[in-house]
Amino acid sequence: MSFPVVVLISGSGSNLQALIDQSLQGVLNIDIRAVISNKASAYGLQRAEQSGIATHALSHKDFETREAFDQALATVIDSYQPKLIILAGFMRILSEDFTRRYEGMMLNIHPSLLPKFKGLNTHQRAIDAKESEHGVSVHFVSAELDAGAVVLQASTAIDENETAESLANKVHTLEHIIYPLTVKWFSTGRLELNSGIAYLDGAPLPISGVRYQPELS
Ligand SMILES: Nc1nc2c(c(=O)[nH]1)N[C@@H](CN(C=O)c1ccc(C(=O)N[C@@H](CCC(=O)O)C(=O)O)cc1)CN2
Ligand SMILES: NCC(=O)N[C@@H]1O[C@H](COP(=O)([O-])[O-])[C@@H](O)[C@H]1O
Repeated sequence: MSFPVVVLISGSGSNLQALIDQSLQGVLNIDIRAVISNKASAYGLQRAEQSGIATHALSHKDFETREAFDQALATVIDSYQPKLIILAGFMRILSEDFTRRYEGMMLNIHPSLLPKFKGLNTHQRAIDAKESEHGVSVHFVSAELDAGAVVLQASTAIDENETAESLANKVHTLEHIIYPLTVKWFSTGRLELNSGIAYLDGAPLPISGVRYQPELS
């Protein structure tokens, strides 16, 4: 029995593609029931359609308030009865009611080593801050932005003459490894959130989660 999920996107959908590919390869036993985007132009919607996955474009611009958009989004999500909601480049801040509704069953991937560089434009900010390393974090979603329990992080060096584009490419490669792994942990019952703390195989994770190593499975 495969594990029902819904994926929320706003853009290219390369993380969605990694999940689709690993599902098709049998690495991930998930059923991606729908892909929902707040931007109709998101290429990720085409990726989903090419894989026969249901898609919805729900523009936040069509709603008076953030809460009204979130309520409409929740109605679409609930129609698929997912056990996990995966934010994969979803670029809308979600309301407190929405995050509480799905607490413990909603993951996000953020392009920084949280708690560093919450928010946007993380690659350039890390370069400007002369960081020696940068990376990506998968975390449970909480009402406070990019502050939910971190599950898994992966890092890369920031080289001399690094640009935001070159760094983003390195981070994307890491994302396509750690997001499917995190989804596998959740879909097989190894990962859960309890009172704001992430647990893997029953053990509480450190504040920065697990640091990815190739032998991790
Ligand atoms: N309540 C929460 N909502 C969201 C979280 C979260 O942790 N808690 N994670 C984000 C994802 N994200 C970074 O990982 C993020 C997405 C969007 C923004 C943002 O400033 N959005 C603006 C619009 C920006 C745009 O449209 O380009 C906004 O919503 O007004 C910051 C961080 C997903 N939501
Ligand atoms: N704050 C959220 C955020 O910036 N998320 C980032 O959006 C990109 C989506 O790429 P994709 O559409 O190719 O998966 C990813 O790099 C992800 O970390």
